Formats: sequence, structure tokens, C-alpha cells
Amino acid sequence: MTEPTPTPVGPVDASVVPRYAGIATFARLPRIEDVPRADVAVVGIPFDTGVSYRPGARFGPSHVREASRLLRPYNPAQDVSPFAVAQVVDAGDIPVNPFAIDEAVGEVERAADALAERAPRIVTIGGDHTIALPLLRSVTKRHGPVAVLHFDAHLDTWDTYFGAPVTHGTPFRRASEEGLIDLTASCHVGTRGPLYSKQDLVDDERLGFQVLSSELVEQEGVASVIERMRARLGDRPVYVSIDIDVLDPAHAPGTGTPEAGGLTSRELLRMVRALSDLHVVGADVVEVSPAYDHAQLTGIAASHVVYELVTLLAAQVGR
Ligand SMILES: N=C(N)NCCCC(=O)O
Ligand SMILES: [Zn+2]
Ligand SMILES: [Zn+2]
Repeated sequence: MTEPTPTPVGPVDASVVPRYAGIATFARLPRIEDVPRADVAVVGIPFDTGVSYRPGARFGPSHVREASRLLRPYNPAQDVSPFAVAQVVDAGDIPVNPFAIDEAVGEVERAADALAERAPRIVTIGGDHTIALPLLRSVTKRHGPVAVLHFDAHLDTWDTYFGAPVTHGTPFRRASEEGLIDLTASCHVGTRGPLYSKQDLVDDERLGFQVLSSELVEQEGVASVIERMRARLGDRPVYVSIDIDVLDPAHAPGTGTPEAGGLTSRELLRMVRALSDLHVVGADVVEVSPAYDHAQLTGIAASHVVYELVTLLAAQVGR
């Protein structure tokens, strides 16, 4: 006989303990060590040794947790109460070496493998975009090559910086070379801004990505871009990687490599919700750098994006 599933332990009740009281876990959820089992885990990776410009994304996880205090338990946009239909937890931070990128990347992969044994669905808060590489190495061990849905101002399929192959501008090139990506089903959304050369786009296509640019969103509208995105992803296992700099700097100033002309947070949230019937197997939200933030704008945007991702994954549990 299978054990009856216990009722999930939810977040702290904001009508009993004020939202601004207590230590911040994501959405005031229980910590993984405080519950017997978990369906969905939010985990932080405070790492920014891979950045090419402004640093500070190592402080992203705690900033997003602080900004997530106001989230509520029912998500009307997806008609799901994510913390009631699944046991969602905060798994804390993965401690990684800030002085050695290769070592840090190995630590992230091993920690993600170990966490997946305890919580089969993981949403990661970065950290700079370097961490997508070890996260993809981990998730593909369980699901095979994944369709990568990559929201970003940048391609992140560049080759090296100062001779370094593993940086925040290169994770998807390495992942493609390693066979972690479904080359027929991956795409970037929100891409914009100057490149190094036209060849960047040629390389990017060869590495398996379609580009749905920020300009295309403006020209065609969100609904049409969602259709294109869904057509590209099909029914494959999808890994969603969201660089917060996909948002316009007006919506997310707190990031390391900002580019003008980006998406609004409303557009991004709608695109994430449009994945609710797809087979999402993991996700990250990266590049929140609080020192450049104002009035928690970036933290709030990122916390809502994480909430939508958690909702997608929690909704899978009851299905
Ligand atoms: N992944 C992010 N956020 N940025 C990559 C920018 C790489 C560059 O400096 O050209
Ligand atoms: Zn970016
Ligand atoms: Zn990026």
C-alpha cells in the first residue's frame, strides 16, 4: 500500500506573523530540512565569478528571497495554489568556491544531483549565468538532451573571454558542444543589443538556437511570439533559463550587463505562464545584482518570475 501523501506544509501565514518578520526563505516557505519530503525546491547559488562586467550577482539569492515576502499562496493567472498542491520548499544556498570557476561548476553539478534525489523539481536563483551549464549537466542526466528556452538580452553562446571557456557569456555554447541541448527545439527570447560580429548569429544558429528577439516581441506582439516559442519547443522536456536582463533596465536595473530596449515584466510573466501545459523539467533565474537595484524593482520582478516557475512545476504534481 502506498503511504497517503501528507498535506503540504505551506508558507508562514501573513495574517498571523507579519510579512516583514522572521528570516526570509523564498515566499516564506518551509526549509527543506523542516519537512519530511519535497516535490519542488527553490535553491540559491550565490556565485558571480563568471561575470564580464558589473559583479554582485552572488547577492542575488538573498535579495530575491527578501523581495518574495509579499507573494501570496493562490496564483490566479494559472489558477493554481502552488503551495497546496505540492510540497514546495526552500533548499537554502549551494555554497561554491568563489576563487575557482571550474571547481564551483563541479560543486553546483554535484549539489544539483544530490538535491534532485530529495526534490525532483528544482528552480534555481542565481548567481550569474555560468551556473546554467552545471545545472544543464545535472538535469540532462535524468531527462536526456533538453529544449532550452532561454530568456535573455544576450545570446550567451560566445566562445571564450580572456581565454576562459566557462563564463556567464558562454554556458549555452558549452552545453551545445556537450550534447546537452536539443538542437532542433531550443530558442532565445528577448535577445537584443550589439554583438561582437555578424558571425555570432551564424554560430548561434549552428549551436541549435532560434532567436525570438525583443524587437520581434514589439513587432508581432506577445501572443504571436508565444506561438512561435511553443511551436519550437513542441512536446520535448524543456529547461527554462531566465536571465533577468531580458527585462528592460527600467524594469530590472539591478543586473550586471544591462541592455536598453527589453521586455516588460508583464510580457515576461505572460510568456512564462504560457508554458503551463509543457513538460518543464527545471528552471533558473539568474543575474540579479542587488547593488545596482532600486526600490527592489529587480528583486520583485525576479521573485514573481520564480513564483510563476514554481507554480508550473507544482501543478505537475497533481496531474
Ligand atoms: N549572461 C549575461 N548576463 N551577460 C553576458 C554578457 C557577455 C559580454 O560581456 O559580452
Ligand atoms: Zn544577459
Ligand atoms: Zn545571460
